[in-house]
Amino acid sequence: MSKVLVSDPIDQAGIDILSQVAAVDVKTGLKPEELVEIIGEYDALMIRSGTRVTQEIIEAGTQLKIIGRAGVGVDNVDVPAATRKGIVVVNSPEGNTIAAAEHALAMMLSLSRYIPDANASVKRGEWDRKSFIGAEVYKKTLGIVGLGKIGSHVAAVARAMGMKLLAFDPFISTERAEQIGCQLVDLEVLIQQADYITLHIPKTPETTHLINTERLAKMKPNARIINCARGGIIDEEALAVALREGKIAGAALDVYEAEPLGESSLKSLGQQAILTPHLGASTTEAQVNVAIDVAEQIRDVLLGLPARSAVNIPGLSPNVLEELKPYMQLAETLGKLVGQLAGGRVELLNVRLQGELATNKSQPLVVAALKGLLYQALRERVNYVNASIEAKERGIRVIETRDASIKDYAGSLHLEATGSLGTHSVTGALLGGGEIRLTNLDDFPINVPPNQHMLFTLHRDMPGIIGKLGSLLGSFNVNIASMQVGRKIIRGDAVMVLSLDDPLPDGILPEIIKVSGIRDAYTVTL
Ligand SMILES: NC(=O)c1ccc[n+]([C@@H]2O[C@H](COP(=O)([O-])OP(=O)(O)OC[C@H]3O[C@@H](n4cnc5c(N)ncnc54)[C@H](O)[C@@H]3O)[C@@H](O)[C@H]2O)c1
Ligand SMILES: O=C(O)[C@H](O)COP(=O)(O)O
Repeated sequence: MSKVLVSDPIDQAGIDILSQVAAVDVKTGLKPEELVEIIGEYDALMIRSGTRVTQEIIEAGTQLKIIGRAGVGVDNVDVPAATRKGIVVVNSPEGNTIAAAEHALAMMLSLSRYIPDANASVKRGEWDRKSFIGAEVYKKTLGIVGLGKIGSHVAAVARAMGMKLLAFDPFISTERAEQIGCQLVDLEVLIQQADYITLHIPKTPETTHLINTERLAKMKPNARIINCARGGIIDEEALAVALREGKIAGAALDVYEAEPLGESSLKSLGQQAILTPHLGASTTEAQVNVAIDVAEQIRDVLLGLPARSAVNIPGLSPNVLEELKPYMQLAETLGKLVGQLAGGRVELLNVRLQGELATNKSQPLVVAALKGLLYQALRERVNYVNASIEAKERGIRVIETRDASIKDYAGSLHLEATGSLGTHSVTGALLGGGEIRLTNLDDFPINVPPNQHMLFTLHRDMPGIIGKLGSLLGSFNVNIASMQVGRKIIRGDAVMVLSLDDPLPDGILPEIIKVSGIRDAYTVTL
């Protein structure tokens, strides 16, 4: 059974899903060296922002297949190191969007009305109504930096509160910004005109210290800034100075350059600063969402299926993925089969996407076919993340074609591989119930389900040959589960496809080829 380590607190709903397919250990608060020591036992690691998954941890995770981040930001994971090792990294891009947006809005209103300090004063026994004269957000200008999922929701709510919206996001169109009710402007214009600035961007080399001494100096003296995105986008030291000197009116931070926040001049500031301990995603609803979203992906990957929100493989929208999921298994099975028929060193793989699969959306099926093809060489080390890189490094040329006119089945896949045993081809489709059928082998029509142990022969269609082969297998104690002959003409060339209950013992293939009429024989393990 697979093993999953959960190293940050996640909702029980996620643990329940993981437990369907794996033994789950929840061990939070591990030191990095403790994690390095135990990670080798686990097939999957589920985290939030509390665990730093460094290269050292990834190297020690010799069984790791997937790292699941129950949240959005994967800046605490060394994603390139995971990709090099073929480990899928998944996240939950939307599970905590509303929670984070509402936290930013709560911060904006709290800053405006001094709610945290007013609350503390009442609890101290005071009744001070003069020290907490706030400001209204109505008709004020909100500058949103980053108009993605969270930024857009903040915009929608702020607009309803009567705010004027400016946005800076170099990656979205003016039309999209207008749809959301924002005027797209340069960062410098936003900085100078906004009464409130809220950050909703990832932390990248370009966004690190985006808000620095110079930009703080250009803000309005009544400006208030909110960072519920990532620590380090604001230079914390510069911010503390700007607040202390009254260059801006307030700041609310949920995220910090180093977490947990240690010694910091921000802590000695008064009511103009609000600090929360990375609570943006901390709602019951968001924690259930992200735990389910990521646990389902871990479960799928452990079952050999693709993940819907992998950050290090080409993204698939959930709709496309839902349509393709059954075909991924077909593509992988055909890849495994044709790879073994063609022999170890495959140089060329032709993948033809047929019928309704003949669309651009089906490209992941080519990756799945490669994964199957490389399985014999790489076993569990090959996956959807590294299959294309591994194929390229092995010099396997991949040709992808589409033919919508082939309509024997709704959608079918034809794979042809050239390797050390020559060129072989196989076609497969799905039946109504989603079962896989092999429908053609080396241009001979067949109709068989795949089986773990299979034997294929090329022979002359003539009386007695099936009996002879049956006796030979019987003498080696191999039980035949099913057998089918595919031929184009009576008494011409034909293929025999046998599903076996046991693997073929060593040394039997040369004996099979000696049977009169059999030209070649191949054994395959799926
Ligand atoms: N505090 C929390 O607990 C919490 C919770 C959820 C998300 N987050 C963080 O919030 C941030 C936003 O998340 P999201 O889900 O909205 O992401 P998103 O990917 O939907 O949106 C990010 C937006 O930033 C824009 N962007 C990228 N680089 C930029 C740059 N240099 N200047 C301006 N815009 C830029 C992108 O075009 C995109 O529109 C992320 O950093 C995420 O990690 C924090
Ligand atoms: O990127 C995120 O999803 C947020 O920062 C939430 O982090 P958390 O899961 O540690 O609360």
